[in-house]
Amino acid sequence: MKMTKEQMAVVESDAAMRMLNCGSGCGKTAVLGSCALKEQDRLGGNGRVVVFSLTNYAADKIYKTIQSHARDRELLRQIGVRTPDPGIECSTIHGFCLRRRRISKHGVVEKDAAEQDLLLEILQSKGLVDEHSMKTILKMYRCRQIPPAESLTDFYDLVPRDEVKGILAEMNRLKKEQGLVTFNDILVRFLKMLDKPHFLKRIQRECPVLIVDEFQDLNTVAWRILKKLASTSACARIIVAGDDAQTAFAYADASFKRFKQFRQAFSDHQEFRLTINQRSTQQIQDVSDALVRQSRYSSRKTVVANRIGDKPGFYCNCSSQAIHEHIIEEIRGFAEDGIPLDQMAVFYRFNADAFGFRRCLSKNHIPYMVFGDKSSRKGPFVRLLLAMVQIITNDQPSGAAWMEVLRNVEGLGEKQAEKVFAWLKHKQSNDFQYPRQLKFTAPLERTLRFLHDTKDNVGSPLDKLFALVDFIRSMPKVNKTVKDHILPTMAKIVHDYGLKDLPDKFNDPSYPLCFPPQTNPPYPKTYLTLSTIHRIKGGEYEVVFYLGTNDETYEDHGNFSTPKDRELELQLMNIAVTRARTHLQMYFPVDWKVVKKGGHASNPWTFFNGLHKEIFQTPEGPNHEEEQS
Ligand SMILES: Nc1ncnc2c1ncn2[C@@H]1O[C@H](COP(=O)(O)OP(=O)(O)OP(=O)(O)O)[C@@H](O)[C@H]1O
Repeated sequence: MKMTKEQMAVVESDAAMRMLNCGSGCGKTAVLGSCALKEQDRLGGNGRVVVFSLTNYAADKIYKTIQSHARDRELLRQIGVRTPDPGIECSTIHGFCLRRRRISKHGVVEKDAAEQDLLLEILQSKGLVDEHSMKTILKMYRCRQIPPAESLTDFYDLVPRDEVKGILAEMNRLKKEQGLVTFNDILVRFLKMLDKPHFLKRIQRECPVLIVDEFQDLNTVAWRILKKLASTSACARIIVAGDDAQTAFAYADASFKRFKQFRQAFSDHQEFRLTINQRSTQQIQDVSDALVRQSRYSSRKTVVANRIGDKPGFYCNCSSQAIHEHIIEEIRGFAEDGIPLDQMAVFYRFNADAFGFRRCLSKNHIPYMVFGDKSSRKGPFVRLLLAMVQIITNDQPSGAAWMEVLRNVEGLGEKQAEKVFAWLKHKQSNDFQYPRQLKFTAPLERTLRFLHDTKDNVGSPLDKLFALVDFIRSMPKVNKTVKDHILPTMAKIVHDYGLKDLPDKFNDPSYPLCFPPQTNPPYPKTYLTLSTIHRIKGGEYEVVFYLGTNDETYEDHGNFSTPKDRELELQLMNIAVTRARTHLQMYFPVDWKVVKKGGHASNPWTFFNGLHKEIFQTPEGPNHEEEQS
């Protein structure tokens, strides 16, 4: 890769504080990757460059970028790095904090939603709010994922003001008592630790250069951590890059305001613009521009693409069925033109929007992978292990997890497994009794006794895990190689990462003890990608289909009820559009009615009102007619 002039300006700059707020596809990650190598080279052995981001996906993306830049001799010559040091730390901000300070005694971190149950308990015990307010509070709390101290101030309308302090104190007491540590706690506690001068100094010495990708996604606490790390240090260098038109995690306290905060916090910073879209064609850029122009929060950016292509397709008057068939036909057409299946992706707003389409793909024998869906990507063995882990670690494991385990028991057919599950669900007492409706068989007895014992035995989760592993080993359905790997692999991962992180490690192909390659992979080598927009943020594909969405789902989520919600939808659509390199097709089914709420039509196609002819081609698609008003 050869850096452009504007990209080189960022890499070569001497400014300690650098900020990029640019449109998508302009090469922000590429520039940060080069900056990381250059800065590490400059540091020599005096400290490490640290790169972090909010999500694992973003951290992985920049890690891969650095690795590929470190192998690109031409690029290294251009940026003036002789011996690249690709061992730069790239992780999520949570990983960054955890690596520097142990936050949880047991090495177990709970999802932020765990606090919700505590909040419910406290509100109920205090009898402070009525049923309706309670539901609203919990919904807000779940959506925001921000620490209670800050989120509760939003509840002043619902909770008596003078009670908020008491609720917080009670919350902290219960958390301490139960040893509950959430992801938010990691950041909050780390920020608190930075108040100690010796700790702050140590981190500043160890990490004199901090690089942040997807800067707009940082929540308030993460931003404060970054600011603090730059304070009182003469040699701190910070480089941030992001796009305020891609604030997809606004519900989790991400904000376009981060750029303004950066300007205010570091008045001597240098700001850069990248104006050439290196990813998409000009026609796709035009669609993105049309969206960003309507944004109330994002700043205007002039971006031009250095490639031209066909106008994107727009279908807004077709039935869902016709859309599915049309996409399948198009996929086949692109494949015939030589575009591999893994360079095509179908995006949607909610998982539920794709169920029908998935059935259609299966019917047409088109292999696909649901991005981020662990169970669809992994073979039966990993699905079984994940189910086991869930049963052991979770007080209320899902029915699907139970069914996964039961289905694997020798001698237990699907029907019997369902009956065992029904019995487990309704089992009231702790006394071990066989469900009467089941035919008594030896494997059944073994299963039931085992389930009963595992559930009630007091033992460490690890003991339970080993017990379950032994049990699974005795099942003939599990293949032999796999059997021999279960125990050592699980033990090693649990030892390294703790039980709660186990599921994530299955997805990490670089983890050395990943499972042996399966001789018959469950999926072919190339497959179509299906994904929600949130998950695919940062990715890119040659061909992108946008599957539209369902008004009722929008209604349920209140997605268009306030201007802020509408803005989020606008930005999400911008993210979906800008993932496409060459071909983009957008579909909005007509069988979903347009609902007016808060003065706005709730169908997202209204974002393009009046722009169809200009920026799209509206080809003879399935049932295509003029757009309905
Ligand atoms: N100078 C360049 N020459 C050729 N290709 C480039 C150059 N800079 C970036 N690219 C390519 O352009 C694409 C987009 O780059 P990158 O992912 O870094 O953009 P981004 O600004 O981070 O995008 P987004 O914000 O949408 O995630 C990548 O495929 C990257 O390899």
